[in-house]
Amino acid sequence: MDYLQLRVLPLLALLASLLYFFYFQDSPTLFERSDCSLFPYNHYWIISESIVTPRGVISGAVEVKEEKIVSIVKEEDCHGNLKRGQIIDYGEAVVMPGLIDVHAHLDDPGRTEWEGFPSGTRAAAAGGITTLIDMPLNNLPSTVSAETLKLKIDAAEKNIYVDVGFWGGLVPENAFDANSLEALLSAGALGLKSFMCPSGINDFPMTNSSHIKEGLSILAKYRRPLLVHAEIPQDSESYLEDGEDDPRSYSTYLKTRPPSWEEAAIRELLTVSQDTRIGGPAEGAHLHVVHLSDAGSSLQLLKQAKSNGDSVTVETCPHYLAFSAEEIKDGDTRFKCAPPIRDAANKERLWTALLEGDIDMLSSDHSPSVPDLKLFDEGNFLKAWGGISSLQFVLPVTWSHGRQYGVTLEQLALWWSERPAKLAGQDLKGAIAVGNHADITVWEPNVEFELNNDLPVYLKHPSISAYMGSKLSGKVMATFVRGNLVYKEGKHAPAACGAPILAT
Ligand SMILES: NC(=O)NC(NC(N)=O)C(=O)[O-]
Ligand SMILES: [Zn+2]
Ligand SMILES: [Zn+2]
Repeated sequence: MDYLQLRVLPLLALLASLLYFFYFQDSPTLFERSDCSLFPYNHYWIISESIVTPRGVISGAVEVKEEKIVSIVKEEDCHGNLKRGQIIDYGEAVVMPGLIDVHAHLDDPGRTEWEGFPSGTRAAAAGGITTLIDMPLNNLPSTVSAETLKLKIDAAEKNIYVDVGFWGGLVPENAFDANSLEALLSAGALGLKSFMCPSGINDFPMTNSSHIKEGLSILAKYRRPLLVHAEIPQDSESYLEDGEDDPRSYSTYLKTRPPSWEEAAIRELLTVSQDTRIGGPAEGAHLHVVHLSDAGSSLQLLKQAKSNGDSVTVETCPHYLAFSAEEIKDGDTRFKCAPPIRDAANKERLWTALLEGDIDMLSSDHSPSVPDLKLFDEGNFLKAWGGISSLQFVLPVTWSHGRQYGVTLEQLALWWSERPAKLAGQDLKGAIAVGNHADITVWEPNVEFELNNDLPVYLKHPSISAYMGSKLSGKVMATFVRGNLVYKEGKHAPAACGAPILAT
């Protein structure tokens, strides 16, 4: 060994240990964390000129430590103070609270050929969704008891890339069985969901207002909500004339599920929602109408209930805001859903209701199936399986269409994060605020892209999505779940480190 080597080796060793110290000092759990996150630090700053907070959009930085947001600093107050830590500078891209989708069907366990937790939550992460609440039906068996909820929790373990909570089912079988409902709620269901029309799923029969009344009285004790699919069939056969209506035409399907179905259900619901008023027998419970499509009488009735003091909210979905019945091509059963997509005038009224605050929030109602059930060859709207597949696209869809109506970033955060968090009882989620989970999505509002086969779509069956073929603006760059960078520009973290969310 010559003189030079003797001098250089210790120097190199010193350099290596210094590098090690500076690189790893912030991340003692680097090795486990590196599988959960594409950015292996547990203390860092996210910088952007457009950070959406409950106090407005600011230019500045969000400090993330472990799972939480520990500080938020405006640019003018930074003074170069951030140099000490790791920094991710997103420039002009929007930094927004991650979306919380309170209505998704991931069909796990039992019908994973339809979707499943791995593909569904990867699609969610790629779409900026950091939490989703899974519906109790389309999985097999349906989630209607503590035992069946346990099956869901087991199926989710190590298979979810975002946080996932679970609604339980309110069905005739458990509605009058307080012990069974209480066991389901004690096991962690965030609330209950029921149908006022056939759900299409054998082990998820429909409920009437007596079942719903019972359900609300139990939910009151737990202060959790009941979500209702509000349609009551009104003698549908009479809408179609023998041989006159082409089942390949969307207008035929539309005739079979008129707005009067939604109206009848909501009218019925209002007879029990009054129980949720302060001082009422179900005070503490809450009634949430899912996927409202009718912007007419149904909406007026809901407004009335709210003004009477009933604890009621309502969601609509991007497909009712993006599409209109007139545009749906013959045989294109990708667009079949219930309640149906109505005409363009109704769509306009839904936007008005959303902007004026009469619709409280948005959800995907991502409800896929296998392509075979969509009967694409036949194109029969009356026979095809219903449900829109959308999970990965809801943010760009809402933004692309909402822009024309002057939708703001704050409104997006309200409809997609803040209010859904409240519905699901998630106090630490739904806003970029100190102390909250670092659930964040970063996206570029002005970047346009086409939903074609070149785009990585993580849904199990991209071909059944009604959005394929459309052009959207608003591209998701990165998604953080409790501080883990779970998705970045077409890449997911290797491990599925989303957490199951159980009510306590
Ligand atoms: N069984 C279902 O998934 N139903 C869903 N289907 C839709 N929306 O077409 C729903 O939420 O009602
Ligand atoms: Zn429904
Ligand atoms: Zn649904």
